[in-house]
Amino acid sequence: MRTAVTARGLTKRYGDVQAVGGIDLDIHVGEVFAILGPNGAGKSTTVEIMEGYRTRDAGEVSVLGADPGRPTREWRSRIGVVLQTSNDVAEVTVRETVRHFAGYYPNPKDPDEVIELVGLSDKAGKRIRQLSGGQRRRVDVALGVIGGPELLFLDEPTTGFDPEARRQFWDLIQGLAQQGTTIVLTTHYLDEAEALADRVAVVAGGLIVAEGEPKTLGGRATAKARVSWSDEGERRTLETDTPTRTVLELTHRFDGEVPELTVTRPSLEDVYLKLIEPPA
Ligand SMILES: Nc1ncnc2c1ncn2[C@@H]1O[C@H](COP(=O)(O)OP(=O)(O)OP(=O)(O)O)[C@@H](O)[C@H]1O
Repeated sequence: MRTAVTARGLTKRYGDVQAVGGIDLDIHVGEVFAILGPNGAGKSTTVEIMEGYRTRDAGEVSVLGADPGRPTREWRSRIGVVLQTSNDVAEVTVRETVRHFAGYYPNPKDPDEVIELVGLSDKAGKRIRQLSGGQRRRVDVALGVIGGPELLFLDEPTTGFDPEARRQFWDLIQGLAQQGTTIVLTTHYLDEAEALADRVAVVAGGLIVAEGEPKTLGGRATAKARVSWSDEGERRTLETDTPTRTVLELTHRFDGEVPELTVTRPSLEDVYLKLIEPPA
């Protein structure tokens, strides 16, 4: 499997703060890789080092076969970046902005197609100042993909989106991934990671504390199931490896319908919250 990003022992300190404490990562070509973690965990620092926007103190990093510590123009043109902060070219229109940015790349995509892709065709003639927060964020995404990047970094891309816009954005990302773009995503939305990512890494205190597919992370798939029901107005809960048998027994006990029955396994959020708990 070819790798788009490799990091070994990646380290960064700001004064007394160890922001990144020795991170190892392999991100494969064509995958959607999500980096999760609480505020201050070191996600942005890690990603900005990969993007060539921050220097590292120690460790080895290779991004599309080159050291991002020594970025070249040609290398930059193969990477798309959507940062946390929104651009503020407020007085120009969406179309003008996207066309302008297309001019920075050797083989840009068609600006009107990209505007269509991010769902802004009906706003193409509007000044950016006139757009809502979520619409501006779509402009950021358009600018991130206009160069036709092989590797796209998205830093909290859907913050401020309404639920419908978030779903549309997920479709957009899935479409780019299907076309072969490698995507590195940081997000605080666990449903977003679950919907989009092939693999996730959970970062806490500058270290990776877990890595894997969303559905198996932290032993999720093999965790005990929680069977819960109502018994004479009181909520009962049982953790079990054999939920089917438990439900069958309950069915007999209640002679049919079990009141308010639910059977659940730990959600990605349950597992995530456990993983980032500080040691006791
Ligand atoms: N330029 C800087 N100077 C000093 N300290 C910094 C700087 N940038 C980040 N830090 C510190 O490094 C640590 C990691 O920050 P980073 O921005 O990488 O976290 P993050 O996981 O991206 O957080 P968030 O989810 O809030 O974006 C934090 O303690 C932060 O205060």
